[in-house]
Amino acid sequence: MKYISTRGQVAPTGFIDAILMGLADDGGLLVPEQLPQLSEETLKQWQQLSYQELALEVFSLFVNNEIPRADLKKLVDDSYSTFRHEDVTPVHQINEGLYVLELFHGPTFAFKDVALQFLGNLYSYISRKNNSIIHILGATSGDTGASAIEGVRGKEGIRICILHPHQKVSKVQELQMTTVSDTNVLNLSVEGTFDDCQRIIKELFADVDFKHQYHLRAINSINIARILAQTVYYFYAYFQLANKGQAEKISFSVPTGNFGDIFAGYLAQQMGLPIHKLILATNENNILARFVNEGLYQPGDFRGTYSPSMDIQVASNFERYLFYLYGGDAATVTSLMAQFKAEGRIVIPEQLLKRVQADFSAYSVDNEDCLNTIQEYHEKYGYLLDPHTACGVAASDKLAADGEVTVALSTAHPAKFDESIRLRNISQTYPEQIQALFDKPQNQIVVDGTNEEIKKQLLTFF
Ligand SMILES: Cc1ncc(COP(=O)(O)O)c(C=O)c1O
Ligand SMILES: N[C@@H](CCOP(=O)(O)O)C(=O)O
Repeated sequence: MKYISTRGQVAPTGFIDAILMGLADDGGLLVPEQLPQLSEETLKQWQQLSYQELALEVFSLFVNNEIPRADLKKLVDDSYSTFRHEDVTPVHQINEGLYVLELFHGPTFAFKDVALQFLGNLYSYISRKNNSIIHILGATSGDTGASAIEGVRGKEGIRICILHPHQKVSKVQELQMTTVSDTNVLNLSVEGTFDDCQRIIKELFADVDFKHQYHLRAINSINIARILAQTVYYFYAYFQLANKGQAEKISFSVPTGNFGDIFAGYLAQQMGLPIHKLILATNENNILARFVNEGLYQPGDFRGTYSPSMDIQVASNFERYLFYLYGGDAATVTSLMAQFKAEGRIVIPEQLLKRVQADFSAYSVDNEDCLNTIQEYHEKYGYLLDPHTACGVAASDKLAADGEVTVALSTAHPAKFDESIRLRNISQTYPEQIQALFDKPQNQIVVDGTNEEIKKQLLTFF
């Protein structure tokens, strides 16, 4: 298995080099050259595996023997030993047609831990084996940052710098990132939005000399390892339902911002997992829902919402999907991305829009609807949804047909977004790990967010 760039200007590369490259050196994103095709028999064999066993099988397909199986198994086992639930990502039934896939049982109470516990350990493994320096640069709307920091804090040979939008993350997210006292962690709080943070890091990664000189590595879903690790729970959730006798027409509803999580589901489907529908749920920052419904990809005005981690206009992984949509035609993807940079929009032709609408259904959930959904499910089922999960559930309520079963991805624990939940007079008790954060001192540097200023901070830190 080799990895190629969506822009076609990078020689096919192996797994570890792909992880280290992060953003492709031609400015594109890496994807597997070919997707493994799983037979019905393989899927049947996988159905009884534990989460860790399944993750080992899935990763083995992509790692191409670059990591001995015993080492890979240890990486997997170590990564998921930090989760509080023995199933790692359990499914919880809400009603006849709706299950919630709880992805928040990791150390930072968000789905990012599933991939970032693994990626943190993988970086540490590569650093030890190759005696190489790992300097991580990441952007976050709140969850990736906390989770990435947790994945590498205190690890020898690794330093991490995370950019988050100043005062646009929840209090708990801010505390999770900024109360970490390990000296290998730097938090920069950028005057701007998540899109600004993501643009800055992509521009710095695209400066290939700078990237190589300072050994810059990615932990965002820019890094293909993130996406691959996130495919595992689609399989696992599907198998959990199949084991309950529920194997017909299973759809997934995915709260979406940077398009990484739902893209992982798309890859699982392309590999042979018989997912019925992929429902793409956005908040009021709805560029992706508009794209699926109208064929126009164009940022709107930034909206601060109750689901701040999805307050994203420019969805990084959209480029990966375009690559598949255009049948792997890197030249077309390159010119579409150039057009997006110049004109701020991409329009796709009618026949491709049909294909997009066969791949996804999409719904944009407004602020009121998000809170109504939290309240309704709390009152009716005694289940507290976080606002991101609520977007996924609201979209599923809107788009799933009678008789279909939907698995809504629960991407964060509600305690991370108490500000939003309290608006409906719902009170919750924080898990003790979160409560403890409020007594700790914070460390962060507020920056105005020019590339030059960020570079200066990085040079001092790395
Ligand atoms: C809690 C939560 N839900 C959903 C999302 C959206 O996921 P993605 O960016 O992979 O589309 C994010 C951010 O990534 C998030 O932090
Ligand atoms: N919502 C994310 C945004 C970054 O997404 P990623 O999947 O590319 O890391 C966050 O919480 O930071």
